[in-house]
Amino acid sequence: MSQQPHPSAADLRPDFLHSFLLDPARHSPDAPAVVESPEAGRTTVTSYAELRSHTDALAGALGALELEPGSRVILEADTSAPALAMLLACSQAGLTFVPVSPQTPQQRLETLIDTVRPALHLQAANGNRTDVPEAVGTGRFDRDGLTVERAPAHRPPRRRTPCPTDPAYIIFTSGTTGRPKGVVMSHRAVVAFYRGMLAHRIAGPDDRIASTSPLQFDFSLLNIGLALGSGAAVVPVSPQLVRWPRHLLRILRETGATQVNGVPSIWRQVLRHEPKRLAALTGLRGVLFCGEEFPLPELRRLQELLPTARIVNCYGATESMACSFEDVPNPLPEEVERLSLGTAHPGAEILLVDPDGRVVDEPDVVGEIHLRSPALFSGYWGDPEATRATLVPDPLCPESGQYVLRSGDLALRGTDGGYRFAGRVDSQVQINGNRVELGEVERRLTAHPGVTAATALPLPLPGGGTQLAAFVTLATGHCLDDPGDLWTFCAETLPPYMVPQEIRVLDRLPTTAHGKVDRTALLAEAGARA
Ligand SMILES: Nc1ncnc2c1ncn2[C@@H]1O[C@H](COS(=O)(=O)NC(=O)C[C@H](N)c2cccc(Br)c2)[C@@H](O)[C@H]1O
Repeated sequence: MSQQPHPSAADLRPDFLHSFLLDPARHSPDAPAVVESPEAGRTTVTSYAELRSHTDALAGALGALELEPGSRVILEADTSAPALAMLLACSQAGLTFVPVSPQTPQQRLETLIDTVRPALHLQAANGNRTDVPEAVGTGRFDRDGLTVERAPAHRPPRRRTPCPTDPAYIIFTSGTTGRPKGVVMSHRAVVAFYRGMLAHRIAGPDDRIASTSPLQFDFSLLNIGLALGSGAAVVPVSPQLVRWPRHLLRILRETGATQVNGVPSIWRQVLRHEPKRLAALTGLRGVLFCGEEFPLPELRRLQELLPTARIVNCYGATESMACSFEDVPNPLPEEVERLSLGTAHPGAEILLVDPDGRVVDEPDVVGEIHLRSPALFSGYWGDPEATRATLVPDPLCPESGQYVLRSGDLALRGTDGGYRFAGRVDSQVQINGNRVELGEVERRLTAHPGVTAATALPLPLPGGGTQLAAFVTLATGHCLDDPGDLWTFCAETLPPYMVPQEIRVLDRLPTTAHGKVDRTALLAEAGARA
């Protein structure tokens, strides 16, 4: 009797993004892959089989342009079924996609085009981008296919066979310092990350996962991989609608979303204005957040409203997509002050390294997170110097030629073995000669019963020197009789130089395009120039 071949032919296929994500289509062609509800009462479902046929048709149209494998394609769109098919089609056609949001300012788009020199700029059929530089081909796509408006310049294609080490995509980070950097992620790295993430069994085939991040933020690519890799459905939520609680909750209700993935700030307005409508979404059984720390008062409030939901804290940087997934105990015990990041996903390892380059082994000692992983980025596009500063020799065995990701994040390992985020290396600021960990000031402020979120910042003073300032949002119906209360509250536990000299109450904290607290905007708000 012939032995069944182990493993199956599908398992032996090379690890490309499109083959990994469309595999479930083989087992469940009729299952929903994308569920969209752009407006009230209208819900569109795209099955795996339809997604695969859209992808094949678009890949055929791209193939007809005879672009050299590895050519870059700017993909300007919000997450949608056509955009997902276009992204998979680029992968299938051996092209590297560069996702950008339709809200990207023209100047930034041109900088990005100048950097990656794309062959093609593609946008949704209803996209508003008009003046794309002449050197770049242009086109539009929708459910029915691709329309090329300006053919890409013909370059004699060098014979290149697509390999899993080729760049699948390039994501530009806002970059806390200076010029945005293009993070190059290979097919092999992305698929390795997806495998590590799926080992946590966060979703299953009957899940519908709401993705609330812009396509240009790799969090959206995590959501696509989590959904399609689990045979579940993606529920795209436009970044324009996320900020309106009633729109967000309507979409979740009408699509039957079972899980919502997003940065912590997407919950702020919902918790403040629509707690009852949120609690009524009894189908919601999962929340995954990443990108920054979730202020604990808000997290506790979310848990009160969704007492049975599984809440996952996902930590990581774009340079490895992410690296850890840890369930948050629901309810979160009162005494907890720092959330656990857990440990790296299967197949990866977090190391803590002290300023002298030694690996920290003892618990409760802070070190800089260095990540060993098969999901590391290939480098920053056209920036070997920044790459060398981030992909550094393995501190455990520099001779091995192995590189690890130097994250810029500080953490300590708890006695339970889980890592605790302890701020950024660059968030250790000097305030008049004293070293201040901004996260510690923020944690004290959010421990005040009336405060829901807080951000602390070094404020440059006009006459020179630096002042510690803090910006807080208050719980609904809570007003501070006297901001001095907060000052006194901080002074009870923090040394004088860590008590913010200035505390401002805001209705809402400004956020970046990715939904993170926008510190630059806060500095401007405080009238100081960064
Ligand atoms: N869960 C946390 N607790 C605390 N601090 C976090 C967490 N997740 C991040 N961060 C911070 O954000 C930095 C990174 O920023 S980033 O490069 O823009 N990428 C991101 O934020 C998103 C990140 N790529 C990501 C995370 C999860 C899934 C996917 Br898919 C992508 C990290 O270095 C951390 O400083």
